[in-house]
Amino acid sequence: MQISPSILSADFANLETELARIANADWAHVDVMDGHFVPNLTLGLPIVEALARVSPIPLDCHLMIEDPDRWAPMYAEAGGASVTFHIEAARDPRTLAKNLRGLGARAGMAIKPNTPFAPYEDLLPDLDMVLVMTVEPGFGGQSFMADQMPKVAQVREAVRRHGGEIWVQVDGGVSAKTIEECAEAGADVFVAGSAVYGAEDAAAAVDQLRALATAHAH
Ligand SMILES: O=C(CO)[C@@H](O)[C@H](O)COP(=O)(O)O
Repeated sequence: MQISPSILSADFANLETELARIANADWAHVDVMDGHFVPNLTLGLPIVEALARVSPIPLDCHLMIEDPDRWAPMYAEAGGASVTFHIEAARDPRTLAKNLRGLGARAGMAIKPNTPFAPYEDLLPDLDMVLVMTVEPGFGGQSFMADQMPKVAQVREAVRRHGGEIWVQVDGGVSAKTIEECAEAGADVFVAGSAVYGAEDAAAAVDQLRALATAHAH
C-alpha cells in the first residue's frame, strides 16, 4: 500500500520544504496540467527537473496534457520515476508506454471518470500502473466519486488475470473517509492532496492513510 501525496495542494512558493514534509510517503505526485487537456495550468519540465533534484522520494508525474506521445518521455528524462499519461490524449499508447519503460520510468495509464477501461485492457503487458481518476481531472479538493469503485475492481481483476506487478492507483478526493473503499475495491496506490497537505502534520496524515489502506487491503 503506497501513498503519493499530490503537490497540487502544497505551497507552490516553498516546494522543497513541502516535499520534506512528506518524506515518509512512497511517492510525490506531481500534477502537470497544460490548460488544454484540463482547464487548469500548473507546471512543466523545468519545475519537474528542479523537484527531482531536491525530492527525498521519487516523483510520480501525472500528465494531464495533450500530446503525451511527444511530451511524456521528456518527463521521464527530467526525473519522473513514474510517468502517467491519459489514454484519452494518447495517439499510440503502446509505443508511448514502451518508450517510457525504455527510459527507465514506470509507465502509467490514467482513465477519466467517463472513460471505460475494457477497450484498453490489452495494453496491460506494457503498463506498470493504471490510474483510475476518482474526480474529473483539473483541480484539487473535489468530492470523491464512489461510482468509480466498480472500475477499480474491474482493473484489479484484469491485473490479477494478467499477472505481474501492475499497480492500481486512485486519485481525487482520497481521504481518511474514502481510502478504505478504494483499498477494498483493489487500489494499492493512493494519491491524496488536500487530505495530506491540508493536515497540520502531513507526515502523520500519510501514516494514517497508509494504515487505513493496509487494514482494508483487497
Ligand atoms: O489530479 C488531480 C486533480 O486533477 C489530483 O491529484 C488532485 O490534485 C488530488 O487532490 P485532492 O482531491 O486529494 O485534494
